[in-house]
Amino acid sequence: MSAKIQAETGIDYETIVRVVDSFYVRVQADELLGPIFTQRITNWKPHLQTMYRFWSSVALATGAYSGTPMPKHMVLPVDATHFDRWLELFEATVRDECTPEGADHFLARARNIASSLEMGVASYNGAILGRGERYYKAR
Ligand code: HEM
Repeated sequence: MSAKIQAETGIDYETIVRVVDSFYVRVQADELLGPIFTQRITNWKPHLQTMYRFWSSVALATGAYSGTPMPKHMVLPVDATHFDRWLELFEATVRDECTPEGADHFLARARNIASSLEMGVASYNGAILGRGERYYKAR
């Protein structure tokens, strides 16, 4: 399975390490997202290692990750604006680091997961989203 995806997308473990490293450099420098991460992650090495495993599970179907991202994201002070920025930075990263097929492969998965995490954040905050509806915190 992993070999087939690798052949079709050009994504291998080295690509994943490049994508993750480059993405979190951008995240840390971002005005909107940076503070949310740096207030919660003091030691980046274990986080990056978790993220290599996560993306190798999600993008290459290796089963290397066995965690539960939902409870960690539900409680974050975020809404659709943050998820859009996250996806914007992720898209720029994968377009820089991958083949077009590889970038599309990463992005399709990231968009699905982002949407499900956004739904989790919404319901944690008492909002039930309809199909295609986004979660905006009252401002
Ligand atoms: C609004 C956008 C997002 C923010 C602000 C955010 C923030 C964070 C933070 C602060 C952590 C560390 C949590 C902790 O260790 O307590 C984390 C972990 C993680 N995030 Fe996100 N995240 C976002 C979106 C996403 C998306 C879209 C994905 C997947 C496509 C994702 C995947 C993960 C994973 C896998 C972990 C590690 C969970 C574990 O410890 O097993 N995040 N995120």
